[in-house]
Amino acid sequence: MYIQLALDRMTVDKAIKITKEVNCYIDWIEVGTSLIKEFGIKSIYTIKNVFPDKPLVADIKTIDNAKYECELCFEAGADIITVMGVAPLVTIETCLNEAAKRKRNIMIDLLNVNETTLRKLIEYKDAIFCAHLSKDEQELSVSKAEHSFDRFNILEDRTLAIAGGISIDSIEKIKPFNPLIIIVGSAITQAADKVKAARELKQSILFMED
Ligand SMILES: O=C([C@H](O)CO)[C@H](O)[C@H](O)COP(=O)(O)O
Repeated sequence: MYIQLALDRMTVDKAIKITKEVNCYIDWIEVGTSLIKEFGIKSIYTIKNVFPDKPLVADIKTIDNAKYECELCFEAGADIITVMGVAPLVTIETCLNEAAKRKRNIMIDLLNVNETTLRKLIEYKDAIFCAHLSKDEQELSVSKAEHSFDRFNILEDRTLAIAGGISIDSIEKIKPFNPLIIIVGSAITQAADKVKAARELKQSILFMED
């Protein structure tokens, strides 16, 4: 199981500083939506240049204008871009094609996707699927303890990522879904001791996989 470090709601310099500190405990880097919105596509380019060997996910959350947004992100150095599962299928297929042309990949964010759509999306066998509890739901409505990823069971033979308030306390709960990637933002980036938080998370994953 890989840890994708989500870098959100901070400056690019701070994102680089935190990533350097926890680099040995994380596997993939996510340039968060908030960084892309606040600092632009340049944030992808800058971060990829500092960490050229780590897979970089640009969390652009494309919902339209797929070719243009894919070109921007892939040319800036992204290995994977995110597209919203609620987008028109033509948008998702364009992202898949743009990624395939460059031997890169896409992550389909399943935020607010209903079961009918989910069943259509499953056909995209090469994509990574991200079961996601949104920031707004985490902070304003749904309790993390009550939130269930059960409806994503039908994705069992697809590559799965899980995101949204993931911390060391979530590991047991998400283990049955066997995700390839867990996306962790604030549990590391907002921790008083970020290195300790990242180390403990990595150790608990390694322990679980033993
Ligand atoms: O995708 C994200 C969210 O929508 C904000 O853009 C975050 O990267 C994701 O939720 C991980 O962050 P945490 O929830 O802080 O772990």
